[in-house]
Amino acid sequence: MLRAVDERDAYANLLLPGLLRERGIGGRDAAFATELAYGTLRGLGTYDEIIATCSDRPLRKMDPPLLDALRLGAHQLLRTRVPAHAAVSATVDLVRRRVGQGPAKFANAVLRKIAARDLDAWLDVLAPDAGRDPVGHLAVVHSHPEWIVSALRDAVGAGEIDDLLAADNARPRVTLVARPGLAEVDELVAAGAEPGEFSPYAAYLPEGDPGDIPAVREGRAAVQDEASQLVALALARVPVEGDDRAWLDMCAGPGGKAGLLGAVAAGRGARVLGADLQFHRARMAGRAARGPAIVADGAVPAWRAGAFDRVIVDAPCTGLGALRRRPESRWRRDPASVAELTPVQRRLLESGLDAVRPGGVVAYVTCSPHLAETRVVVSDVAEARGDVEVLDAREYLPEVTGLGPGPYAQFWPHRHGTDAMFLALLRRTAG
Ligand SMILES: C[S@@+](CC[C@H](N)C(=O)[O-])C[C@H]1O[C@@H](n2cnc3c(N)ncnc32)[C@H](O)[C@@H]1O
Repeated sequence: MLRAVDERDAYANLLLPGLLRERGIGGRDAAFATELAYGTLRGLGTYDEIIATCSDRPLRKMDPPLLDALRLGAHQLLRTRVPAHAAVSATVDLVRRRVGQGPAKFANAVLRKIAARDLDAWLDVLAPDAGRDPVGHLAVVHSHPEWIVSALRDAVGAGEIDDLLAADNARPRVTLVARPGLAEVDELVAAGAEPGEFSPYAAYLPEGDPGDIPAVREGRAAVQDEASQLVALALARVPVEGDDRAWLDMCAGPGGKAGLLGAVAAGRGARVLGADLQFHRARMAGRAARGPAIVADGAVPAWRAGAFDRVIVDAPCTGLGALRRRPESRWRRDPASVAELTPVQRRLLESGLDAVRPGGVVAYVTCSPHLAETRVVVSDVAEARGDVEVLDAREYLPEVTGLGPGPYAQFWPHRHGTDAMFLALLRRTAG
């Protein structure tokens, strides 16, 4: 998996389940393999610093499979309970088989040096001084690129950045949604889940494969982060006068929020139209929402202006709020991705406001807390138009505290155990 992520930009969370199945790895072995793979990818920034110190060769001159094996070995030595001799010999064997005899000797020497200290001792030696270079310090200690540390610190504040970065490195719990009218939380609890803390439709699955649960297999329930559930529910909770039957999910694929909104809408005699730029994503959204879905560029509307009563714009974003789930993504993005995405986000929000009738509501959502993708987009667009009332999104999430200063709602992994989803609720006024 490490090689696939490096060589062909594979997504770990999409690739790993197939690899485990193909090799017949299940149960505790699968959990261990997942922890090794994800942990190595998350910790890569820290491990590379340590490997560089223990090697007389610069990392960029190392054969990539050898470097990946060293990272995997470093992870076992520094963050797992695998005995040091086993971590070293398993890694050296791997290098011997996959890379060669000479590199195996080299790996043996590097790993023995790494094993000479525990992680805290290495961090004491290698991390820049926290007083002089706080961002550099956090970047090495929590294995995040410096630009992400800075962006997240701007969003969460200096007081909580340490906890947030630590939460990004913890394994996220598996959360299920019981789609209302189709499944009950009780049904998921009977299958081994525990009721969720915030969303009335959420349940946590402490172990086991969600695909083994009949309601999930049948699409009546699904895997969905609790904050994703709540931002969709908040949109459905805002009172709207008059007609309330036409809802639009403008960036619907693969259908997580559309699935929940579709179920809520069905209970009220309303319908959700799903739209996505990509065909297969639109199709998945239609299936999840049990309703119509079209392939469309949300910024070039395929619908009449003012045609909808509720619109959700779950905009494409950097995903900096979901780093727990996509262990490799922090190393793939760079600040240029923010600059590329924000104009698209603005256009989509503009278009969402055009698509909703006066009196209707738009939810603008990102799974990134980056200020440029969240507050700045919303306030720029709202200020430039004369027909937008910014609602206090927190009022529609009364079961959750700690959502920030408002009027937006910002979830956090370290506070809520969810992804760092951002929600703005905007009512279109007569203008
Ligand atoms: C954050 S994801 C949406 C996740 C989805 N709402 C869910 O809950 O499962 C963003 C989606 O926007 C789609 N997208 C990107 N640009 C778009 C555009 N201009 N118009 C419509 N969809 C777009 C992407 O294909 C992607 O599926």
